[in-house]
Amino acid sequence: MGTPKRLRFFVPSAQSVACGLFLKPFTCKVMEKRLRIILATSNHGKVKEFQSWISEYEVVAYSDIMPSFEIDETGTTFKDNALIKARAVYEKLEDKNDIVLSDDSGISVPVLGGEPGIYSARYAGVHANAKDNLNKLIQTLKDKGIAKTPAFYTAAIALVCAKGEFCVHGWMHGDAIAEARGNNGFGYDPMFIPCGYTQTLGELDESVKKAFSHRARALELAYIVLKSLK
Ligand SMILES: O=c1nc[nH]c2c1ncn2[C@H]1C[C@H](O)[C@@H](COP(=O)(O)OP(=O)(O)OP(=O)(O)O)O1
Ligand SMILES: [Mg+2]
Repeated sequence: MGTPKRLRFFVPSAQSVACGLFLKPFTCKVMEKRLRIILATSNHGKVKEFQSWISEYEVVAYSDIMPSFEIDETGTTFKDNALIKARAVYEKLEDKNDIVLSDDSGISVPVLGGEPGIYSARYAGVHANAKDNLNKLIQTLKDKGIAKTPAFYTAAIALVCAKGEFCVHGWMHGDAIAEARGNNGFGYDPMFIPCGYTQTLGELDESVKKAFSHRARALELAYIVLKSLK
């Protein structure tokens, strides 16, 4: 065994101590300013998913920093509506260094001509709630004698910030069934069975959605954009 290496202790010189002290407040100042993501959504199910999935950034629902307001989703695509929502909230931001993230999403059933699609949130009427929409889609399938049929979710995530506007998409394929099973997730989840499973998203553990839902897939792409904004 060779002679033990002399342990060299770093004795800080006066300059490095001063420099360290000087940098410290500056460094921790820089450390403090984590990028903040403002969610341009009033959907609590989405807020819950985004806040539990995004860990590198501070994630705040826009209604926590300003009075919530009606945003008319007049677009003809998920992308249009996502950008409409993100722009509307970004315009009202005090701190333009924040990044606004919105999500426009929905379920599409090809046998119904792609319904409800971008109208998923108001499928049962402009004042419909999630339960009304779910029950209407179940009833529509029942009226056509359909127990199970292919369907897919689409999520368009828009990012609007000082450096520009971005939009990414994610999809999740599976089957819509003419009944509701389970209470996990939100919206149409109790009637949606993802490919490769026999249970609905209402019955499956929420980690399944985190692994490969339309929103999770779109978020993976949104991360690439967010990293480029740092
Ligand atoms: O993972 C999902 N699991 C189940 N249902 C889902 C999902 N993702 C979207 N959906 C349904 C809910 C709503 O009926 C519509 C979204 O409509 P969409 O306009 O994007 O959201 P929203 O009006 O509920 O809130 P907001 O516009 O403030 O984001 O599709
Ligand atoms: Mg909406």
